[in-house]
Amino acid sequence: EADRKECTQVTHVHEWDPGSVIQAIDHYCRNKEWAMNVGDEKGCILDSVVSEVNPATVLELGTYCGYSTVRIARLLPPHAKLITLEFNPAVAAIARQVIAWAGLEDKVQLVEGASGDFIPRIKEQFGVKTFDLVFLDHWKEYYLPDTKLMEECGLLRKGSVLLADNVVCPGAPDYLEYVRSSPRYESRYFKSHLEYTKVEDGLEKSVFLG
Ligand SMILES: CCNc1ncnc2c1ncn2[C@@H]1O[C@H](/C=C/CNC(=O)c2cc(-c3ccc(F)cc3)cc(O)c2O)[C@@H](O)[C@H]1O
Ligand SMILES: [Mg+2]
Repeated sequence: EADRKECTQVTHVHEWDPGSVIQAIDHYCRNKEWAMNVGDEKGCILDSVVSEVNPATVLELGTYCGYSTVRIARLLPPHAKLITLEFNPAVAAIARQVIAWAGLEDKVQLVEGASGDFIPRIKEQFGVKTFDLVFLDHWKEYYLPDTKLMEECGLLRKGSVLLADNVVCPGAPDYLEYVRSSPRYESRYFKSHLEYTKVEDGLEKSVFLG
């Protein structure tokens, strides 16, 4: 189980390595302008789940500026692949720069488009059979339809892990109800706080049982 050990990061800001990119974004969003990155507190839980799963294939829904993309990709084993979907081209362009600054381009495939259009095409277009880990952080009302779509497209296998951000704030009630009541998932809530605030939020980790 992903434990909640204190996640301390010592990074050297003198070079653009993933840690310094993460630190720079967190510093800016905490002190200058709030933004909807998963952030450092929930980010540590994300880190522990990624490390525990040690995935060869990862799907991220909702790249935004690439903060969580960098957090995940920096922990991936060699040859592991992260596909991240983002349908806003302006935002995708920013994410590409952030991923490049972190030096993680060769681990990340950023695809511009909507999840609903791409999920059915991932198998044949990207040669991925199933995903070991899926990070859901896009529009909250799409968590459930996209999860059902991934099931239907055979993108989940016994043991695939879904990790969903914001299950409390803004909330994804229909998704939570589904993964917590379905016999096909083993679900667990990791209590935390909304990025850069004291408001409660958390991540739901759901293991697909096949
Ligand atoms: C159409 C669904 N498919 C999609 N396919 C691909 N990309 C998608 C999709 N949806 C949205 N996106 C992209 O993902 C990003 C959207 C993320 C939505 N996230 C939130 O709304 C969110 C919102 C909050 C929040 C919390 C409290 C507040 F007071 C205000 C905001 C906190 C978070 O951590 C969040 O993740 C954007 O870049 C958008 O262009
Ligand atoms: Mg989020």
